[in-house]
Amino acid sequence: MRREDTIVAVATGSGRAAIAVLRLSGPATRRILEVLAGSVPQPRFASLRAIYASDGAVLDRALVIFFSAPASFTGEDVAELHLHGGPAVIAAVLGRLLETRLCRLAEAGEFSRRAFINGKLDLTEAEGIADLIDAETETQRRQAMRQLEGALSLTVENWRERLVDTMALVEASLDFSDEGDVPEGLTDEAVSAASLVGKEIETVLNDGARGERLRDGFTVVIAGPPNVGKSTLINRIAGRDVAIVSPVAGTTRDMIELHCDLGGTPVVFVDTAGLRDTDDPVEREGVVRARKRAQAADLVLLLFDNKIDADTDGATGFEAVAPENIIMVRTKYDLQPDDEVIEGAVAVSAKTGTGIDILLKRIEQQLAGRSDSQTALITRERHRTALTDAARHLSRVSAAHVSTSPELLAEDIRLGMRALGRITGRVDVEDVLDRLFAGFCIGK
Ligand SMILES: Nc1nc2c(c(=O)[nH]1)N(C=O)[C@@H](CNc1ccc(C(=O)N[C@@H](CCC(=O)O)C(=O)O)cc1)CN2
Ligand SMILES: Nc1nc2c(ncn2[C@@H]2O[C@H](COP(=O)(O)OP(=O)(O)OP(=O)(O)O)[C@@H](O)[C@H]2O)c(=O)[nH]1
Ligand SMILES: [Mg+2]
Repeated sequence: MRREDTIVAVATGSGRAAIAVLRLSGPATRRILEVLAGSVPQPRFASLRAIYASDGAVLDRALVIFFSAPASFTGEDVAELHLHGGPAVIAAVLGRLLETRLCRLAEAGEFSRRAFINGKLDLTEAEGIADLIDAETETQRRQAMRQLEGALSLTVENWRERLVDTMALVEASLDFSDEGDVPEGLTDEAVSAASLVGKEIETVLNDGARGERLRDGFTVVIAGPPNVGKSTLINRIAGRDVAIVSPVAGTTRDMIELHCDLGGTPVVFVDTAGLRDTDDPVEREGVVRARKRAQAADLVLLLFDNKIDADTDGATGFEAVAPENIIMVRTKYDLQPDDEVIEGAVAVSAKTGTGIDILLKRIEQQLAGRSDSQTALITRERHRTALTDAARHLSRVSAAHVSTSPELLAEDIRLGMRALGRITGRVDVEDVLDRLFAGFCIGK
């Protein structure tokens, strides 16, 4: 990475708004402010400045804030130009900035990457920022905020420090053993301290993947035979036309996703192709995908529009889905309101709206049991992989034959520490940086 570069990006959203913020970071920031805004404002105070074109014309009258290194988000000199939010204003000022050749456009995540490199954030805190920006529900926001405040990194640091202390004990006994006199007590103490850390890691790992689930959202697949009203139901839940509805069986082929907030729980509803045997190759592919998606879902809404459906082919292909993850939904209830509804099923009419609230409540309750609206420490696969590694090395510690091989004991503890260090970015950083920061939005 070219760290001497000064970077610029639009930090605010893409829709039209009253104000748009351009953010600059890097060594040329002061020079750029002198050129565009006349001089460098007093650090950390908002000043109203004209922003000048090369011919001296005023491009905008903006609030300018300067942050002097290292007291800034990135740790470098940073400036913010709070412009009027019109697209032509943004384009003109951005054009002017690039024209000076003193800066270039930032890459995705480059501001946060610099903050990490300059020690302003560790990796889990950077991930917390990314998740906070992506958070769509209150529970997701809470989890991201906890991460940003260091919930995981403090826990991991505590484990790592305890292992460092343990290493000191092991090293001491290695020294003693050179002198042909191993004090048993020291290594016993080391083994039990390291195993205790291992056990604590295992407890954190044993969270039912709650954190990842909450971050990604729960998938609720709407499945069932053709024409039962799957697409009509997703439209009703969305409150708008997201899927095509028609009286022709086999209308939906591609899956349609709808992101929703059910009482703080993030849910992705998926409308799928009606399940049936068919000669149409496109529809058949749709059916294959629908089954696959349903099998991987957190919850399946299995729709049927009369009793015969429910008793016969409705549930075929769902053997792999645990029964508690299926909600039977009797559709088109407005047509036959006098029908007896099979036990456990929810009766709805997507046309009139009857029963929809009850269905949504039922979904929320089923998922709430799993998300617990309890946020978790592990929010990404990356964390889980590293912690699993650490726990594996530490589980060997307890089994190690202390008296015969204190060197192996030391090695297992060292590997455990190393795995923990990967989480915060203390070690093995380069390989994760590109992947991690590429997932950020431009301007972050
Ligand atoms: N206008 C604006 N709002 C924003 C941000 C921003 O960059 N600009 N943020 C961007 O993410 C968030 C706030 N995060 C920030 C984090 C650190 C510093 C900062 O200047 N840190 C210095 C000084 C700390 C202090 O004085 O307490 C430092 O860490 O040394 C600024 C913003 C959300 N709101
Ligand atoms: N009366 C009534 N008609 C409905 C209801 N829901 C759906 N329909 C009708 O049933 C037909 C099929 O609806 P869709 O939503 O397209 O059914 P689908 O399950 O998505 O069908 P495929 O995509 O072909 O699998 C349409 O003509 C809808 O207007 C309902 O609650 N009441
Ligand atoms: Mg459909």
